[in-house]
Amino acid sequence: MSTAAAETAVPALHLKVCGMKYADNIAAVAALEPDFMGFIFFPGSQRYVGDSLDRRLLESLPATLRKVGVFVDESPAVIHRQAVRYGLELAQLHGHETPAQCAAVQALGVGVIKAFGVDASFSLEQLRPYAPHCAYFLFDTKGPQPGGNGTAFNWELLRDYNLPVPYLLAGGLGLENAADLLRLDLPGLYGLDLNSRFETSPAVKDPERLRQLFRLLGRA
Ligand SMILES: O=C(O)c1ccccc1N[C@@H]1O[C@H](COP(=O)(O)O)[C@@H](O)[C@H]1O
Repeated sequence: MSTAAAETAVPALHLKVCGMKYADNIAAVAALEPDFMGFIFFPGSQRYVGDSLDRRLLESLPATLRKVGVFVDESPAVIHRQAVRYGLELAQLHGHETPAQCAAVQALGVGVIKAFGVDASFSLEQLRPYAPHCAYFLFDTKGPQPGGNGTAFNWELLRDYNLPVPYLLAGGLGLENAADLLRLDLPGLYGLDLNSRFETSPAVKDPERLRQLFRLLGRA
């Protein structure tokens, strides 16, 4: 990293790599030591894990790597079952889940990352009732798919965020916007969620491109 980049880098941004599916690729990405790894349990996604996840491999991942299941309008009972089966610490709820549904998942012992689609009409006010039931929020670009649309939103829409829940920024984050990510200075920002912009094909991440971003962020 250049001196100028080091000076502008935001300290301690946590990193989540999402949409993982295949054993070799999971191992290669885990070696980069991200903070979170996400697995998509939404059947409508190109990254849907189906029954292909290797439970023993997931068990063998370092305890410091927090495993996240991504669900869209799924029942708390199904989320809990998958969490137990794959050792998921957190559920990323990427649909129209209510605060009560988040509370139900939390009550089953699974931490909640509630995702919100952001566009110009986004209001921070809607977040308040979710706050007691969520470990993190996640802000993604509103698009035709519930997630994984590969496009960024106007991050300045988060400028007035003032809740105590830390959040992940998502939506089209890639090497293309790395310079802007390095300058990010948003209240409450906890980390970045990396997905389709780092793929060679759906659910296959390019470890080299990820490594480049990790380096830019002072993480490798
Ligand atoms: O990636 C998917 O296919 C997906 C499907 C359904 C819900 C969420 C999904 N992924 C999440 O989408 C965001 C943004 O991804 P991208 O960078 O725009 O590709 C990210 O949080 C993923 O976890």
